[in-house]
Amino acid sequence: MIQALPTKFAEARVFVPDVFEDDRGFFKETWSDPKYAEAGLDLRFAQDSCSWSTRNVIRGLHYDFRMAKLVQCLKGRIWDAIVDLRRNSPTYLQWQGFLLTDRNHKQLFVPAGFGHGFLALDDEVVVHYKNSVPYDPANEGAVWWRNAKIGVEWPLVGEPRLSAKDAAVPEEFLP
Ligand SMILES: Cc1cn([C@H]2C[C@H](O)[C@@H](COP(=O)(O)OP(=O)(O)O[C@H]3O[C@@H](C)C(=O)[C@@H](O)[C@H]3O)O2)c(=O)[nH]c1=O
Repeated sequence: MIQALPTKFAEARVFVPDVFEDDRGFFKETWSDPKYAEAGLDLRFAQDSCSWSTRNVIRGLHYDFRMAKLVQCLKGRIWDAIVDLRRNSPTYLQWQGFLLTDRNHKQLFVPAGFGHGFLALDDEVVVHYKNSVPYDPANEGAVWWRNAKIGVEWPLVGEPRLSAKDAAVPEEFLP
C-alpha cells in the first residue's frame, strides 16, 4: 500500500511506494495510475524528466504556475525545498524542506503554484520528475535560492554550484 504523508501545505504530499527487497536488491513501482489514484493522486502526467548532479549543486527555485511535479531521488540524496508562490494563499512564501534519498524512497508531490529546488548532498545524484504539463520555457520562472523574503535554510556545507541562469536571478524577484 502506497503511503501518503502530509506536509505543512494542504496540497503537497510525500508518497512512499511499496518496496520489495530480496537478495538481488529491491523492486518498486515508481508510478501506477490506479495505485496513486487510490492513494489520493489522481493525475495524468505529460512528461518524465531526469537530472544528474554533483555534490553542492543547487537547482532552483523554479516555478511554472501550470505545472505539478512528482519528484524523487533515484541515486544518492537530495534536500528538496518547496515554497508557496500563490499570492492569494494563506501560506504565501512559506517553505518546507524534505530529505529524498535512494533509500527512503520518498516522492514529493509539488502542487502547481509552488517553487521547487534541491541541493545535491552526494557526489552523484540522480533526480527523476514527473510533470503534469510539458516543459515550456515561456511559462517557467525562477526565484533566487536565497531570496530573503522566503528564507529557505539550505543544509549547505561549502559553496553552492548553480547554473548561470539560476545565478543571474535577481535577488529580490518574486513572481
Ligand atoms: C526543465 C527542462 C529543461 N530542458 C532543457 C533546457 C536547458 O537547455 C537544459 C537545462 O535546463 P535547466 O537549467 O532549466 O534545468 P534544471 O535547472 O535542472 O531545471 C529543473 O530544476 C528543478 C529544480 C525543477 O523543479 C525542474 O522542474 C526544472 O526546472 O534542459 C528541457 O529541454 N526540458 C525540461 O523540462
